[in-house]
Amino acid sequence: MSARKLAAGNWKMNGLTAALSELDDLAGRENGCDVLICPPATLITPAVAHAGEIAIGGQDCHAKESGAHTGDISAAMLRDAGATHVILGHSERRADHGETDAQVAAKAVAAHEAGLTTVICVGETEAQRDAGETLDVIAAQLAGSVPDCATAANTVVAYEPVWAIGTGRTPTGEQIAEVHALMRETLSARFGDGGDVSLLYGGSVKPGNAAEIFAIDHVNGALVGGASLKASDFGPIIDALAQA
Ligand SMILES: O=C(CO)COP(=O)(O)O
Repeated sequence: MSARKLAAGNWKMNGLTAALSELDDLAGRENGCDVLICPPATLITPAVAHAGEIAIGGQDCHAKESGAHTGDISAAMLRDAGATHVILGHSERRADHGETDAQVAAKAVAAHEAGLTTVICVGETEAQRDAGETLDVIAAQLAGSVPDCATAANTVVAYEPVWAIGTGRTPTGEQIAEVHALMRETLSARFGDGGDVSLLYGGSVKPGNAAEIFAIDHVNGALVGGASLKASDFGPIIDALAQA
């Protein structure tokens, strides 16, 4: 087995019902790679009806299966709504909700138990990069956020430098290659088949830079925010991955 190519879209807190037409416009684009869209939770079930071969995922889940946790959503609920994947540990959740590596790992265990594939996010802040701490930060986040039950079949890891998200700034090819090589090496050492976990890059991926990013070693796809909202942007990114 080798790592599967995945073009994943994270709609974040964007999208009302009318946005589902973008999924119709993506139909048939998924030749040669997997495609995932993670809309807001309110759109998961209707999105499945528009998705065709495109997988639908959530953007977070609670570590518990049910209970007194107002406003939260469990992995079983996501699965029941039609999701097959869930993004966990996105830097916006780490920053806005104080999520720790241990909480992300606990959520991932719950997600795997519910039959979901996890997309676990790691990434350094600009201050950490400037301090030369990037590789240590990524190694620590991988060690703490990826649970022991992770396999290439149930886990995807996304490298998203915090300073590249929504800023139009991207790391150099060498910087992405360095982090992806570390992630591949670390996962291979820890898991038997970890060498086959799909590794995504995320942060200001656009149609104009996608092909260049997908040519980098150990980059198996992208986790795309803003440019996943419109089929006219995300479609060319999927095409670039299929051709990479
Ligand atoms: O956070 C991201 C995806 O999860 C990246 O967002 P942008 O593509 O908007 O920079």
